[in-house]
Amino acid sequence: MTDQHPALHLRGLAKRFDTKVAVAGVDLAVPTGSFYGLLGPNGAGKTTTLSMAVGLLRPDAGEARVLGYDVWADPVRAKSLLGVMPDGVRLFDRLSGAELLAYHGLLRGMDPAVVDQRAAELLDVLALTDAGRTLVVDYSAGMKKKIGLACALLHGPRLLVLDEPFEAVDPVSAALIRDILHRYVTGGGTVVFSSHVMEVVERLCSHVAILAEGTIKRVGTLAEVRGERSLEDVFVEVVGGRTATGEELSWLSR
Ligand SMILES: Nc1ncnc2c1ncn2[C@@H]1O[C@H](COP(=O)(O)OP(=O)(O)OP(=O)(O)O)[C@@H](O)[C@H]1O
Repeated sequence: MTDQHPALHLRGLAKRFDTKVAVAGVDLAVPTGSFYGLLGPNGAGKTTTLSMAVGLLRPDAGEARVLGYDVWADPVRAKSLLGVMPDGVRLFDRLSGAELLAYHGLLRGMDPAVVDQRAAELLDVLALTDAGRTLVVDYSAGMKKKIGLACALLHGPRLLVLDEPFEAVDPVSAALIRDILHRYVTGGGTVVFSSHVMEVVERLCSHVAILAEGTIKRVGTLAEVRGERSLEDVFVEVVGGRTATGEELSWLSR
C-alpha cells in the first residue's frame, strides 16, 4: 500500500471558522523522500492545513492520506507512520522531558526497554540530557521545540510533519535540528514543515509550496518555484503586501 503513494497526499482540504475561510481547498502531493517546505505569511492557513493533514482538526471537506492511508478513515495505521510536532506547545508540561518521552512511547504501545533506550539517545542528540529531569513547563521555548521533535521521532515514523520547527530556536539548536532532519531524510524519511523563514527553506528543502489566503499559490521543486530569482522575491510577489511610501510614521523622525 505505502511505497507507490505520496508520503502525504492532500485533496481539496478546506476549513472555515464561522465566516472566515482559513483553508479554501488545498491539494498537495508530497513525494516520499522529499524535504517539503510550506511557506506562507501570518494567517495564510499553514497551521490549519497541517492540523487537518495529520488528523488533529477535522476538515469541512477534502481528504488527507499518509502513505496511502486516510488519516480520518484509518487513523491508527496512518498515525503509526506519522510523527507530528504541532504549533504552540500542546505538551503535557508537568512531566519531565524523559517522562514525556516515556509517556509518548507507551501510548504508542512501544516496548518500554526500546522507549528507554531511544529516549536516552534522543535527549543526548538534542542536548537535553541535563534537562531530562526538569519539568517541560520550565523549559525555554527552544527546548520545548526540541522535546516536541524528540516525541515526534520516538516511534521511528516514515513521515514527519512539523509546524514552525525553527521558531524561537537559537542558531545552535537550529543547526542541530537541521542536521537531524537532514539525516532523517537521507535515511529515507520525508519531512513537511511550515515556516516563514526563506533562508531555512532555501537551504533545506527539495520542494516548496507557497500558501496565501488559504490556497496554494506556487508549488513544485525548489528550483521550479524559485526559477532564476531568490525565494524571497518570489514569495513577496506571490503574497503581495503593502509597499511603504516613506510618509508613514513621520512623527517618529526627529
Ligand atoms: N480556531 C480558530 N478559530 C477562528 N479562526 C481561526 C482559528 N484558527 C485559525 N483561524 C483563522 O484562520 C486563518 C488561518 O490561520 P492559521 O493559523 O492556519 O494561519 P498560519 O498560516 O499558520 O499563520 P501563522 O504563520 O501566523 O501561524 C487566520 O485568519 C486565523 O485567524
